[in-house]
Amino acid sequence: MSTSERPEPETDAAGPTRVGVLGAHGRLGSEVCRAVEAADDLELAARVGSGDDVEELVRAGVQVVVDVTHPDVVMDHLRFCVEHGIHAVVGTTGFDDARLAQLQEWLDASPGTGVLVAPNFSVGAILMMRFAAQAARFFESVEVVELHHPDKADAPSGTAARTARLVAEARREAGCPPMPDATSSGPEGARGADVDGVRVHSLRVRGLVAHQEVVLGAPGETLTIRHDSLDRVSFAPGALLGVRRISGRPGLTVGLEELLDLG
Ligand SMILES: NC(=O)C1=CN([C@@H]2O[C@H](COP(=O)(O)OP(=O)(O)OC[C@H]3O[C@@H](n4cnc5c(N)ncnc54)[C@H](O)[C@@H]3O)[C@@H](O)[C@H]2O)C=CC1
Ligand SMILES: O=C(O)C1=N[C@H](C(=O)O)C[C@H](O)C1
Repeated sequence: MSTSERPEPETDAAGPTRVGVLGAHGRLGSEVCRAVEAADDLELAARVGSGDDVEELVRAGVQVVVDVTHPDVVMDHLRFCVEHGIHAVVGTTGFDDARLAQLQEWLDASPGTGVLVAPNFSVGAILMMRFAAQAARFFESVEVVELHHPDKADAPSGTAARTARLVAEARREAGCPPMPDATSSGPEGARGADVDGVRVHSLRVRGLVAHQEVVLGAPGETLTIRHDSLDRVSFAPGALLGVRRISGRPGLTVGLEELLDLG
């Protein structure tokens, strides 16, 4: 084959993927913007902040959006993106089954568009959730303690809520009995929130970033699985993985683990 017959590498022919960041000036958004700017195969085509017009995404020819805004606004953004055939990687938390069902409905009407909803982009956190779900059936008790900075809008964290659901699902599948708890009095909230039958405790403390412990107990032993995001740089590789893969995954994907080869 002569040089002139060789096909151009795909990235050169297609050019870099045009990325728009919603929530670009926030704590996570600015980290995502930095990571996109540093990647040769991606171009930061739009930084959208509060009060900016989302139509900017269309004007800028954005192909993939990263939404890292607020639970109150994320659904409006996603409806707009899906209607315009823009793929989305969603780091914003606050998703429940009703929201996911709504999103699925919009996606059904826009074949070819992909949305990834990932409550945590850090690989360590994904593994923590996986290990907790694996361990859950071997212990009588499982509780989740999440610890975050006090500027966080939602509690429990999206990661903690997902961990609790994964633990609950694993225990149901294994036929585990309800967890022991003799508490019969005390102020409301003392035992944390009940997420799918699993207790979740939320701490908001200045100086922290994002941390979680899953504490499992059986007679005579405990196992604690802990993850710490010490810096928001921990979220960047997972967010970029989502950006690079989502156009090849039409429909709804929940959890970054779907893009990792976890076996
Ligand atoms: N999936 C993950 O790995 C992670 C998810 N998060 C989640 O990401 C979200 C954002 O977290 P932070 O960056 O800490 O919050 P933040 O408050 O620092 O940033 C949010 C940004 O969104 C902007 N914003 C609000 N409404 C907007 C709108 N309509 N259009 C465009 N921008 C808008 C705000 O002005 C702010 O700059 C939260 O839901 C948080 O739980 C945070 C860290 C990691
Ligand atoms: O708001 C944050 O900071 C974080 N939010 C996500 C969550 O709610 O799980 C991910 C991580 O914990 C940081």
